[in-house]
Amino acid sequence: MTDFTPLRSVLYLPSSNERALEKAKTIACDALILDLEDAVAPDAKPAAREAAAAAVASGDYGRRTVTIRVNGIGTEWHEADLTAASQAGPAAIVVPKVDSAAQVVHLVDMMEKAGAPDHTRLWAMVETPEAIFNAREIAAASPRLQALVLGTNDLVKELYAEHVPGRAPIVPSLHTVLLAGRAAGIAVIDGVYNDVKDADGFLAECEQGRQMGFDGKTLIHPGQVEGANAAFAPSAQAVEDAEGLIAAFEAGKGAGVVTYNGKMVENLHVESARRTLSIHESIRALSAE
Ligand SMILES: CC(C)(COP(=O)(O)OP(=O)(O)OC[C@H]1O[C@@H](n2cnc3c(N)ncnc32)[C@H](O)[C@@H]1OP(=O)(O)O)[C@@H](O)C(=O)NCCC(=O)NCCSC(=O)C[C@H](O)C(=O)O
Ligand SMILES: [Mg+2]
Repeated sequence: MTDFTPLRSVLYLPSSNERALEKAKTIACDALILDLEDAVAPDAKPAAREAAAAAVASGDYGRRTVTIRVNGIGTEWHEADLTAASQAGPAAIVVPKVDSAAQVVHLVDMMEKAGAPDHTRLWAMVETPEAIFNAREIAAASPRLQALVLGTNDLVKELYAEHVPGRAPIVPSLHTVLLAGRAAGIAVIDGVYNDVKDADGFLAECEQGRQMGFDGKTLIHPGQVEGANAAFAPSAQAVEDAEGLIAAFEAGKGAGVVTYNGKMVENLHVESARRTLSIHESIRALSAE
């Protein structure tokens, strides 16, 4: 067993949207991001801040990892958001447009001064060219940092790039953030897919994200949850292969290398297989709750 927390499906919702806050209690996503930033109009921000804190306090979201996304550093709402979110004590505070390790250290300091409980982690959004260049330092900046979250809309905007199938213009950035997150041993969550009516395009992007190594994907609509949950969970075939591979290696009784289904198996493959089984177990434990 493991303390691995599945983050296959991480659903944003505007904290100003009462209906969405209610609906989210019934959606089978692994995590929620109660947004105070882009999805909330300036006039609605103070009320949204209160609604997000009340949602966290309600305890109505069951096993879902509930987080709050505050407005960015330097905006007029940032400090009040960070203070309110720290006092509300969600599973994590998501901060957009984090550009440097120094900002991470400062954010953690502010969270602690505002009384954030130990269980409230920091998720840093990586969504600017500056952040991509600094991703390695950002990822390693604090033990409070639990995840890097891609902000692919902002990234595409900042690069003057375009959203295209396969995401060639931003693949180097995605890889850079993955490398940074893996080197620091923290989670890395892929960006959103904007076309909520394009199921095929969405599933293709989930598949690409899983193959690249992301832990899960941020989402904007309940209709995207099922696809992400399936894409970022080990398939039945993957679980069967992992079990078979481990059994074949153990049957080798200390041989450094064996074969399974005709393919070479060494200890590193066994480690990957054990990780697959551990993720599978965590997901199974979730569904049993
Ligand atoms: C995109 C939407 C505006 C579409 O909304 P709508 O037209 O209302 O969709 P539906 O009518 O199909 O909704 C069906 C029901 O589902 C509920 N709903 C919809 N979206 C959500 C949600 N995200 N969470 C919870 N519930 C949701 C509706 O209320 C309907 O319920 P019911 O009445 O019972 O039928 C909308 O989906 C939306 O607002 N999505 C989230 C947008 C958001 O949060 N954006 C900010 C994050 S994206 C971003 O900024 C990433 C990053 O920073 C970057 O740079 O990339
Ligand atoms: Mg963004």
